[in-house]
Amino acid sequence: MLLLAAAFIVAIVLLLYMVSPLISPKPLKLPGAHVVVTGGSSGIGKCIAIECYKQGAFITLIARDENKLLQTKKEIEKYSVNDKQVVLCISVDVSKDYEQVENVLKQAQEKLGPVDLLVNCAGTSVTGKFEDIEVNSFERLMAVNYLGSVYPSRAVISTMKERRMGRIVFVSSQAGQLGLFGYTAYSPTKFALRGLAEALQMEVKPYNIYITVAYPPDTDTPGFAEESKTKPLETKLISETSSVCQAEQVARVIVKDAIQGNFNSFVGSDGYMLSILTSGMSPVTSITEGLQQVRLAKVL
Ligand SMILES: NC(=O)C1=CN([C@@H]2O[C@H](COP(=O)(O)OP(=O)(O)OC[C@H]3O[C@@H](n4cnc5c(N)ncnc54)[C@H](OP(=O)(O)O)[C@@H]3O)[C@@H](O)[C@H]2O)C=CC1
Ligand SMILES: CCCCCCCCCCCCCCCC(=O)[C@@H](N)CO
Repeated sequence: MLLLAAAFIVAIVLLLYMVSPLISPKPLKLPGAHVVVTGGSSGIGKCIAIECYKQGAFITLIARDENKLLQTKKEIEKYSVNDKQVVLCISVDVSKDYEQVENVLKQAQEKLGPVDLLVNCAGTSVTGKFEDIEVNSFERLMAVNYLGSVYPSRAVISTMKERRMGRIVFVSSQAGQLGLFGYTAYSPTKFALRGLAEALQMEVKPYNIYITVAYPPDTDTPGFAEESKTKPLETKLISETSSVCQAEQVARVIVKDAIQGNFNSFVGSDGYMLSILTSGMSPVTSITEGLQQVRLAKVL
């Protein structure tokens, strides 16, 4: 009897494994692809751009500061793998005016072709106790981190649907998986990205478009250094329970997950545990991911 039950379970698992390639998307081919990275002039975004460029992609960098953009362009171009590759720089604030964002993306697409992968990485943070954070920071962070991801995505989605292909990445944060002391202005903006991503994924999956939400831990970047200057002690102590990552490592993971079309993207063992603990009803991209959530959620 026991043997029969065991055989039954093995058969089910084998069956699930057999059908799993049917539900996971075909990997995106980066050579020759047009990749747009907002926040591509610094930190994680810059490393994502470099990673894609090394794999043969054409890059559009979007950020505000033109000098930083040009400097980054030069840095990226050192990694070219063929002489056709282009790095295009666009200076625009992704959070202010939708029309403007739509326009610059139209220009970029005229030059480098339709966007195959959009990485929404532009973002910023403010930490402090709720009562100490300036009231206008709440609005500013929501504008940059949330609307600044809505606008570029909204501007490319119709073409992606027409072409029946495309990938969009939203760079959330571990602070978008759980609320933490000091992050009352920042965390909600990163939670919002997950809501957007889940809803959008449901809409665009029939069009072969795949969404990835990345939840990086603290990562050694200019933005992180800036944040650390005013971070409350409590926040520092809590954050130290999770390690500080290198931007190159985080970027590699995000690019890999975007290529594979994985919905959840996390780094390291605490990233793994957090993703299981906070999986909720967000889409799974493989049978194993679903099984692991069911098996491990209670234990963790
Ligand atoms: N570093 C970390 O510890 C973690 C970071 N993240 C998230 O990853 C993303 C990147 O972080 P990180 O690399 O540290 O950031 P950086 O501060 O190093 O870089 C931010 C980038 O975004 C651009 N940017 C900022 N605001 C705007 C805007 N309004 N319009 C257009 N571009 C803008 C900046 O250029 P410019 O100022 O010239 O516009 C820059 O290129 C952020 O969304 C952040 O929240 C998530 C988890 C951990
Ligand atoms: C069982 C699971 C245990 C896991 C423990 C996890 C503890 C959480 C630490 C979270 C650190 C905060 C990251 C915010 C990063 C960020 O977005 C800013 N640095 C942006 O600049």
